[in-house]
Amino acid sequence: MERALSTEEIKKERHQENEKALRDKLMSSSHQSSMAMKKVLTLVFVREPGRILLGMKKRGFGQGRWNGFGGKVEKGESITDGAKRELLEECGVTAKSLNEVGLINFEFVGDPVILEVHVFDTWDYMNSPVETEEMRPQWYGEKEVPFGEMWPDDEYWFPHMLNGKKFEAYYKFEGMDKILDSWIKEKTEQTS
Ligand SMILES: COc1nc(N)nc2c1ncn2[C@H]1C[C@H](O)[C@@H](COP(=O)(O)OP(=O)(O)OP(=O)(O)O)O1
Repeated sequence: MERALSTEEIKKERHQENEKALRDKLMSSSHQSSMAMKKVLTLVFVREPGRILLGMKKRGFGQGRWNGFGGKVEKGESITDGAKRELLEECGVTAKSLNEVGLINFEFVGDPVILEVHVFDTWDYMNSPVETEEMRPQWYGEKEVPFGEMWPDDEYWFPHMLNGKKFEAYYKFEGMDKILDSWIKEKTEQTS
C-alpha cells in the first residue's frame, strides 16, 4: 500500500512542478507566438546595522509602494552595473560593492513576460540618499518594515534577506495584489 505523503514532501513536489512549468513556458517561447519572454530587472537595498533604506515609488510600475531601488538592465550592461546605475539614478547613492541576495521570477496572469528580478544589498556605499523624480528614500528599522504598503511578495522573502540568507523564489500574481502561487527556497550560501 502506498504511504501518504508528508506536508514537506507535498511542498517539495509542488515546488518541482512549479519550476518545471516555468522552465517549459520559457523553453517553448522560441516556437510560439503566445510566448513567454524574460525581462531582467534589478532591486537593491542599502543596509546599515538594524536599518534598511526603502524608497517610495513615485511613478510607473509599483507606484505608491515602498521598495528597493532598481529597474531594467540595459542592453550591453551587466546586471550588477545596471543595479548600481539604477541605485545612483533613483536615490543618489553609489554602491562600492553589491552582494547578491536573491533571484525572483514574477509571472502575471495574462502577461507572457516573466520578470526576472535580481535582488542585491549593499553595506558599502557613498553619498546620503536624496529624493529624486522616481523615488522618495526613507530609512526603516528592520522590525518596522511597512509590509502593508509594499508588494505582497515582500513579506515572504524579506526575512531571508534580513537574516543574511540567499534565496530563490517564484510568485504568480493575478493583478497587482493577489498571489495565486509561489515557492521560495533558501540557498546554503550566506550573503554577508
Ligand atoms: C511583483 O512584485 C514585485 N515585488 C517587488 N518587491 N519588486 C518588484 C516586483 N516587480 C517588480 N519589482 C521591482 C523590480 C524593479 O526594481 C522595479 C521595477 O522597475 P521599473 O519598471 O520601474 O524599471 P525602470 O527601468 O526604472 O523603469 P522606467 O522605464 O520607468 O525608467 O520594481
